[in-house]
Amino acid sequence: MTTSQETERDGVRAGDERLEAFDAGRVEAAVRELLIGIGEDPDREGLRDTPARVARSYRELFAGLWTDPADVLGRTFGEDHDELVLVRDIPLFSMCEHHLLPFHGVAHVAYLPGTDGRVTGLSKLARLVDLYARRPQVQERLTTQVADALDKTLGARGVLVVIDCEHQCMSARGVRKPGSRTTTSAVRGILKTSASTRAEALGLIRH
Ligand SMILES: Nc1nc2c(ncn2[C@@H]2O[C@H](COP(=O)(O)OP(=O)(O)OP(=O)(O)O)[C@@H](O)[C@H]2O)c(=O)[nH]1
Ligand SMILES: [Zn+2]
Repeated sequence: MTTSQETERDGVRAGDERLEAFDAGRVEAAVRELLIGIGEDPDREGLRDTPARVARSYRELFAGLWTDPADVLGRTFGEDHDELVLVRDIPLFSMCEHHLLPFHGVAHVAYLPGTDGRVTGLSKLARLVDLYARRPQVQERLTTQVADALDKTLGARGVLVVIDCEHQCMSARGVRKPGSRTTTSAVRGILKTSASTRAEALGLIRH
């Protein structure tokens, strides 16, 4: 019998064919080339293990590519609560797909349970954010994907996702505006059609 630790790593089940998509050797070779390309010596002591370190790090940072939202939202339980559920200030780390530089900040995820009277575990909302954050991303798509998963996979009656991040591609390079933040939102179902329900959710997020 296998333990859950053996069968699951970074949310990806061993034996899952989606795991095969990650080619560590190829990532290592590319990082070695990259180091040569910037004029470095990949064989000097400090850089010798860097390609393997980056491959391990990318394996973790992009683990969301091999995970399905149904894996996260599959387990629900009956609860007599048909009103708003909000998890605020979920820290998130993602990678901008344009520059492969991090963006990080917080996500606020609110939903109204579906008519079947079932809710998901609170941690699953944070896991869902991680699942989509751990991919090459843009913030708008990340926000949309989290909202759509709750709308379609969980069958929520209403969804509101607000994400607020600082992008290192805007801080460390390029336009160089550290401290500037980007806010995106996605609204579905009742939270879209009912201004008062949406105002209640936004008020709780601001609280
Ligand atoms: N809409 C959106 N844009 C993003 C996101 N992350 C990075 N960007 C932007 O993607 C754009 C890429 O612009 P390009 O002109 O192709 O690349 P660039 O020459 O490196 O652009 P600069 O960053 O302006 O130097 C930049 O304006 C980034 O600020 C994101 O999550 N959403
Ligand atoms: Zn970027």
